[in-house]
Amino acid sequence: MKLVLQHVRKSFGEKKVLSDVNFQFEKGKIYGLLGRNGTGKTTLFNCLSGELPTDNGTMKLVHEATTRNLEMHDVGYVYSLPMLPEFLTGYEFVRFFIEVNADVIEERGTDLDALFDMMHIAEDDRHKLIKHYSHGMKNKVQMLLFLLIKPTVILLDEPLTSFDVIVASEMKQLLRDMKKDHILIFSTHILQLATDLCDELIILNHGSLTPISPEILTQHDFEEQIIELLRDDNGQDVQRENADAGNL
Ligand SMILES: Nc1ncnc2c1ncn2[C@@H]1O[C@H](COP(=O)(O)OP(=O)(O)OP(=O)(O)O)[C@@H](O)[C@H]1O
Repeated sequence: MKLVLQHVRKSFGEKKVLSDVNFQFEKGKIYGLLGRNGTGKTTLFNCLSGELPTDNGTMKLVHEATTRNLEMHDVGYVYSLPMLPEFLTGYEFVRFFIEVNADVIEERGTDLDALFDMMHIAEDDRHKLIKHYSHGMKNKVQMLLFLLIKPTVILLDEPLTSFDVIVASEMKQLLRDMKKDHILIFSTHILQLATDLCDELIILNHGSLTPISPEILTQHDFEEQIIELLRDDNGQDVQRENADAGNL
C-alpha cells in the first residue's frame, strides 16, 4: 500500500503554504516530517485528514493494481492538542467509541482492559474523567483508538513531546510495532527523536517535500547538515512568491 501525493497545493487567501507537494509514502515505514515553525506541517496534516480541502492536486492510495482517492476514514490523526470528551472517563469513552464504530472494528467483544494495559494506562486512571488526564494520557487514549480502527495512514503531530521519558519509550515501541500495518507520518522538532524512530526523514520547505538522503544520517555531522537544510533560505521560493503577492 502506498500513499501518493501529486501536486498538492494549499493557500490561505494570497498566502501560499503548500506550493507543490509530491511524495510517495509506503506502508511499513515511519516518516519523520521536519520543517521550521510555520512551514505548513499542520496544514499538510489537515489536508491529508480531510479537515481542510486542498486547492489542487491528488492524494491517492495505491494497492497493487488498485488506486483510489484517500478518504477521511483512511486517516487517523493524533493532534498535538488532544481533543477528547472531558466529561467521560477514558473507559467510558473507549467503550462508546467501539459502539459507534462497530461496523469498522473487526474484533468482536474487544477486551477493553487489555487495550488499556497495552497503552500502560493504570487501572484507576482508566476510570477517571478525561478532564483530569494529563496531556500525555490523552495522547495515549487517542493512540489506543487506532489500535481499534486501524486506519491505513496515521498522522502524529508532535505527540511524543508531551510524554515523560518512560512513556515516550513505550510509545516509540508501540509505533514500531504498529508500523508494519500502517503508513506513519510523524511531525517533530526534535531531531534526535526523528532519527531514533523514523525510517525516513522528509523536510517541508519551499512549500514542498524533500526526502533527506539516508547517507546524511550516517555522517557524524548529520545534525549540522539537517539544520542547514532547514535554514530560512530554503524557504525563499515560497517567501518570495508570498512577498510578490504582498503578504510578507
Ligand atoms: N486556517 C488558517 N488560516 C490562515 N492561515 C493559516 C491557517 N492555518 C495555517 N495558516 C498559516 O499557514 C502557515 C503554516 O502554518 P502551519 O500551522 O501549517 O505550520 P507548521 O509547520 O505546522 O508550524 P509549527 O511548527 O509552528 O506548528 C502559517 O503561516 C499559518 O499562519
